[in-house]
Amino acid sequence: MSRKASDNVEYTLRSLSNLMGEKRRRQADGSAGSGAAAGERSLIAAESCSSLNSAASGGELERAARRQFQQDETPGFVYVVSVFSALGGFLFGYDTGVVSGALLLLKRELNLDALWQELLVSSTVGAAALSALAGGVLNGLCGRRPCILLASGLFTAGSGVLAAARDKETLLAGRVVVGLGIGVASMTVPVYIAEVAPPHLRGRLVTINTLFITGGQFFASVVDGIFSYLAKDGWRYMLGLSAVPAVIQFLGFLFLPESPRWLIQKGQTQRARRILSQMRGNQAIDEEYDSIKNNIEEEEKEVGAAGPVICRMLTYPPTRRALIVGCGLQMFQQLSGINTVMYYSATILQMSGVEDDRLAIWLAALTAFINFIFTLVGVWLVERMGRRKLTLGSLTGTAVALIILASGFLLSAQVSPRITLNPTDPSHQNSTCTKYSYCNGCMLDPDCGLCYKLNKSSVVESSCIPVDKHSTMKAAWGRCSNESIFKKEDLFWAYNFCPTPYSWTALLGLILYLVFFAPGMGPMPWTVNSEIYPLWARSTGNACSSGVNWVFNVLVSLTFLHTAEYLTYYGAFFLYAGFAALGLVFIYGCLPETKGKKLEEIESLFENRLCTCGSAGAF
Ligand SMILES: O[C@H]1[C@H](O)[C@@H](O)[C@H](O)[C@@H](O)[C@H]1O
Repeated sequence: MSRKASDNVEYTLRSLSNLMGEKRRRQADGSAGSGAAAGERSLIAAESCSSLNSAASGGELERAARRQFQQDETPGFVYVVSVFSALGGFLFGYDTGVVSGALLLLKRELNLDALWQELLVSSTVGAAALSALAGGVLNGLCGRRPCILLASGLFTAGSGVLAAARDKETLLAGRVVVGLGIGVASMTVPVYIAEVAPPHLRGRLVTINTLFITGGQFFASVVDGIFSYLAKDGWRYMLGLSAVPAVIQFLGFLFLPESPRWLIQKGQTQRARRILSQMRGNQAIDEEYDSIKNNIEEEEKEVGAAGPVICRMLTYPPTRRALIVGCGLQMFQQLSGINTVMYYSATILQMSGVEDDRLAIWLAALTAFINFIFTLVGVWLVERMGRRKLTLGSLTGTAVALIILASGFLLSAQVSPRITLNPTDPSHQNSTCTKYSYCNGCMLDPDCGLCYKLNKSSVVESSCIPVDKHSTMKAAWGRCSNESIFKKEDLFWAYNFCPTPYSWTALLGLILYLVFFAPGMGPMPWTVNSEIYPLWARSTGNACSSGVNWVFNVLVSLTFLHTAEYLTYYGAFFLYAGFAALGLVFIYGCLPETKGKKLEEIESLFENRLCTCGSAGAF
């Protein structure tokens, strides 16, 4: 490096170092001092290393020093606060995921019919939809911290009730209480994290919440796997275990602070300043504090403070557009069929040749694991690619994967094996099953399954038989009604699928789906919603969009089996692919890039007409 270049570098580093010292001096709060000193120490270390590195250019060194400077500025406290809040995401994932395994045991022990099983699953999601909507008012009035405390209290109470339940009515009550907790947590946690995070880390930290959701779903499936071996009372552990993270979160939040932005809005400026400087360590907070405060005052002048927030949001064009984008993202997330793919994964994997019965539960764990790992990729990508490119890339891949998945089902339906045997029911009961001539009709009927043999890879001696009422793993009568015998005799039982040579296409589609969906379409709707509304509209905006997410979650999961019955499985997945394609057009036109922007700057991205908002992004 020439002498002049190295002088320049040294000068830059020194001025950065001075700047940090100056900022620290200006900072009234003493607690930030130690972090600043550490920051300065490492910067000076970076300085001496840098001047020794003669190969590197001045620009690179300057960037490295800035990076170092930035890293030192974010104290660990922000991460601690984010992880404690994201426990809410973990509980959301755990409690929505654990129920499928618990039901397998519950339906035998408490003799639950299909209606009660359906009630225990959808009551939670329905309650979540209602409480997410109500959570907006609570958030605005009481703040983020009391809402997180309330959610963890509800999770604890709900799991206690579930673990101790003696009858199905108590179980239903417990599931509703847990659902109320999920709704409040799902809308509060992303907002809270976005409000405490520094702009350059905001996307990553909020996305960690979705990582915790998928982590919770994965953990739930492992717990389901382990306790499924405990036929008596296994479900009590499955449902009760979520009390542990809930209590941890509750205790943690007794000591963690309120969002500084909410405090400024409520005029509690001294407290807000103290918390903000705790969150920013060695950084001067004056600029951020002033920008939040000015923004609140300007908003009040511009929009006025009268009338319900939702009416003000709808009549003020930038917030109306943000609301449409936020709700649209959440709607398309659910319309792309994530929860039906997760729900149907065990069958898709079985279709592809996995035959062991117990394996079904572990296969669901594998799917949840892929979802979790690829959400981690999203955490890594969000600050590199930005929200817009990541969402667009993810949804494109999701749509292609859905087409592959649907084609797998289509090909399988086209070569659906013929039914060659028509045995008569020994009890002479009338059943629709024996009327089908092809496996495809038999598999779409939830009461029937296919009993068959394999000759090389072709299906022979096949019959469509009613499924056993207590286990979908065997037939109600006939050759496939005793699992240990039919396995010895080389017979196979297919429930919900047809054995065909194209099953691997569906498996490929499933894996590709999760690989593409999890890093973008999974987390981005939550992340983007946490940042696109101005402070006065943030609670209400997130309440509405989370409500939309839960409502479409119920709609899609409840209608999936009927959709599959009317449109067949490939029809259903082609339909979701169609929704994903519509979502792509919507996101391309309407989603602006919010990466690296201060929360206070984001509103301006929605000042132009809706379908031109997207062009504010760099894509
Ligand atoms: O972002 C999450 C995540 O993708 C979950 O896996 C899914 O179950 C939820 O519905 C969704 O909101």
